[in-house]
Amino acid sequence: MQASADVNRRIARITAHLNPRTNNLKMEGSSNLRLENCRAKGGSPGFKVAILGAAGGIGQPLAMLMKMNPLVSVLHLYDVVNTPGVTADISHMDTGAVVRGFLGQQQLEDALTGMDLVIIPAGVPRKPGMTRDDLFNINAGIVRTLCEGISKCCPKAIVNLISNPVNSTVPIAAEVFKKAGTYDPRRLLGVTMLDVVRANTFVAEVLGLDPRDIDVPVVGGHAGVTILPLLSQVKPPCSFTQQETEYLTSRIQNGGTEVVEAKAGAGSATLSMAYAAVKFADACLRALRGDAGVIECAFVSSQVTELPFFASRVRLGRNGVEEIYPLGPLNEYESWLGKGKERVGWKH
Ligand SMILES: NC(=O)c1ccc[n+]([C@@H]2O[C@H](COP(=O)([O-])OP(=O)(O)OC[C@H]3O[C@@H](n4cnc5c(N)ncnc54)[C@H](O)[C@@H]3O)[C@@H](O)[C@H]2O)c1
Ligand SMILES: O=C(O)C[C@H](O)C(=O)O
Repeated sequence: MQASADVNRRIARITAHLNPRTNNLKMEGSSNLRLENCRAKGGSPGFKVAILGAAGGIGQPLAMLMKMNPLVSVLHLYDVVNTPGVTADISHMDTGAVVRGFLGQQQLEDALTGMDLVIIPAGVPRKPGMTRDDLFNINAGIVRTLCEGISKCCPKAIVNLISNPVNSTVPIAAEVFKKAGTYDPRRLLGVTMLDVVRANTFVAEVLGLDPRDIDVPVVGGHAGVTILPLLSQVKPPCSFTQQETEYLTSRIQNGGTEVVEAKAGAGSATLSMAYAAVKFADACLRALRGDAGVIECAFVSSQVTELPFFASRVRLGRNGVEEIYPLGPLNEYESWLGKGKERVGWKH
């Protein structure tokens, strides 16, 4: 008993002067031993990643998967609610990244300072009957505030923007960065990886193959008919009947709505989105590390078409987007889709 009281007194002396905002390690029946008094040196070498909206439906599994990523040394979890609980929970995982939580706008700058990659799944999701555009008013304001913070605290960070409507939030983020004088189009990427993930899955089902062996480029945007899967360019090369092509195109374009309706008011895709976001973030981190040949689809500032932003295959490097690939040869059906189904009829 006496020995334990001595230990408690010593720990109380050590901790008395410390910053109350830093992490505590709670010890049963005693005062706190703070993290900076432990022998830990602050994690493995790697990249510093912030997730904004980390307590949400996407944010939580995304945080868990990023904590498992060996390229991440520091993981900052920011939200306007519930980050203490999510951070405490995730920080117990025995992987290399050091996890810190940040709650509310007064901690946004601390969350962002020094980050290499910022992933943004903050914002409201759809309910049945809504389009992604219906989210615009709320999510545009959220994205604007977060991007103002990025401009101020980590203007060189690569930004992975998930919040919908991606077709509009990415241009909004660009305007915020331009206004702040920090815009670098190579560093702003709208995340359309879920369209690719879905396309790989559905194509594999039709062909009876393993989805991990399939690569479908999906270009255009991230809403309904703007999602253009290029089934003529699937790797490995394969062919589809017209019926298969129409089924796959429709299923890929409506994958988000399929999940929204199945969740019946409880939100939109979260788990598959977290998986897709981590797949994309991992590609960005490998490119930041200097790996060659990292190629993914993303919604970026573009001159591939007359549209200022467009999703296509891009090569990632140390500065973000290093090269944007042309669309390649489209077949008749894909050209028709690209012109907008309403304007030109498809002949069967
Ligand atoms: N790009 C894609 O492919 C894709 C896929 C799925 C969902 N989404 C979009 O991602 C967004 C998030 O979806 P979700 O299911 O995680 O929603 P959610 O409501 O479960 O979580 C959103 C989180 O954002 C937080 N948030 C709200 N305002 C904030 C602010 N100002 N700063 C920081 N955090 C804030 C909320 O507190 C919440 O924790 C939605 O807009 C959704 O449409 C995009
Ligand atoms: O469909 C949604 O609203 C969410 C997301 O954009 C998706 O594609 O699942």
